[in-house]
Amino acid sequence: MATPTASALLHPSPLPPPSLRLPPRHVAAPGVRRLAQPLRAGRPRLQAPPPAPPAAEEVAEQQDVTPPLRLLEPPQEEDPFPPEMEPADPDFYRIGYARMMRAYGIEFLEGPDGMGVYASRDVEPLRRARVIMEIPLELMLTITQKKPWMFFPDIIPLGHPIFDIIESTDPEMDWDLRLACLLLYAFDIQDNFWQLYGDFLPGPDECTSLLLAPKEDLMELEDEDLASEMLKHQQRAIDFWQKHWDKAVPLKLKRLARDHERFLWALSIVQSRSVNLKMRMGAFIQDANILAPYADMLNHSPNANCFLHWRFKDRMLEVMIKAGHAIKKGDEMTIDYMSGVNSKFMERYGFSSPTNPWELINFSSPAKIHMDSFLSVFNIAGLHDELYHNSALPSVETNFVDGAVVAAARALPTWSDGDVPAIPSVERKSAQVLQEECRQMLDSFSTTIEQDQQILDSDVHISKTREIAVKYRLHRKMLLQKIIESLDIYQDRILF
Ligand SMILES: C[S@@+](CC[C@H](N)C(=O)[O-])C[C@H]1O[C@@H](n2cnc3c(N)ncnc32)[C@H](O)[C@@H]1O
Repeated sequence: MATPTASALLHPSPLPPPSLRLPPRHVAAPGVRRLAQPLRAGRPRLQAPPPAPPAAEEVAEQQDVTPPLRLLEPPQEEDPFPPEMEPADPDFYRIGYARMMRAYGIEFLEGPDGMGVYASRDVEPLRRARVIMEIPLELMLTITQKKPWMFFPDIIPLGHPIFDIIESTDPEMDWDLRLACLLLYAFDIQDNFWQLYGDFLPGPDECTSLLLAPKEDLMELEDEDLASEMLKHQQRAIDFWQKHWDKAVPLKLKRLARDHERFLWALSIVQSRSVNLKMRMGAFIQDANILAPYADMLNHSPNANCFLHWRFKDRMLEVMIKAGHAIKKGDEMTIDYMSGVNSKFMERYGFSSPTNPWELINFSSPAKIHMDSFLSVFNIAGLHDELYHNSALPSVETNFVDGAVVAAARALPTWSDGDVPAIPSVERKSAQVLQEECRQMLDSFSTTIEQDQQILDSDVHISKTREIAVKYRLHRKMLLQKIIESLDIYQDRILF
């Protein structure tokens, strides 16, 4: 008889056991991520994994959305992906398909931002959202945010010390520590899906999280606040590990995280890959932190073409293409992780972007430019917090306006006074003062844009965390440079 689990006693689980399991293979020892072998010379296409998936129409009948794309791709002639992108090992699909995960019209490829999800066919823009992935609840690791806390699947046996450790945490503040404990426990259970999936997660050397960064790499950020924030996060994780593991503990607990590095790695995985979702289960609506395999391979974009949706009736997490979005074969499928400044992305996910529309620069000079004039030069509209670029209107310079110009519109000090127009000479002066402040900020860095680029291009053995730290300061400088250029264009356009 199966061991009763602690959560089952607290909250009788309404879930049936997973219906299909693969035979045990090995215990996950994340470290080297598995990609298809050999590396592509004529990339192998997505192979037909067992068992046969349901017909697209059958799936459509179960849900009120447009039928999903065909499950398996016919062999294609031209390859829309650059040769440096590598396909995932066929086992990556197989272990999920055997457990009812479904993917439609997409491929998982190792690209410039690690593994990502890419369209394997064109999709016409549709009036309704279209499903590209379905992930059953049984495959996800889930912990609710509020008490009484619950977790799914119900895997922890009553009396296991990890239960008490999770129980000792604060559900709202310590969601990441809790999920990391559950993940480490899942890795340790014979036959658990996460033992197999662990092979496809980034190992400690590939993970971009700053939780894994040595102090020297944090110094490369040239952002004292972010560096000291990350040192605090690291210390919190080490303290937690020391409190629960660094003493005489039963082997069944010890082996989950023999050293604090293992715990820090699990925490990095949780922080950078989990999502927060409202899940409806029976009468309950739960605010849950979840690790959803396969969906956790979606990279971020502020202009994401996909979103996540909880399908209540059969407890599936769906990844859907947004209504009205045209997709071309080879396009990356993305979701929007959050709207935040680069330092927030670095804190949680370990990446930044030179075109993050939410990035902020704090100007100290009293100079201001006329808000509406600046916005109209670049076809930017919307309320101040939700500025967006209207690319349908003829633009100043092809491709010049991107997220960085939207960020400039939000960050630059502006004035607005009813219908009072801007006076060109005053505007020009203000723009020049602001440009000068940008130059001073650029000068305050210890390296230039070119030197950073040189470091990234020349050091092939650079560690992941050093690379992202150098990119972070580079992205800041690229934004400052772009603001200077935007103000040049602004002066040209407003004055003549
Ligand atoms: C949810 S995972 C996505 C899958 C991931 N690329 C992988 O290789 O497993 C989040 C991680 O992907 C990377 N990532 C996601 N979006 C990115 C972006 N827009 N730019 C750079 N890296 C990104 C970061 O390393 C981040 O921590």
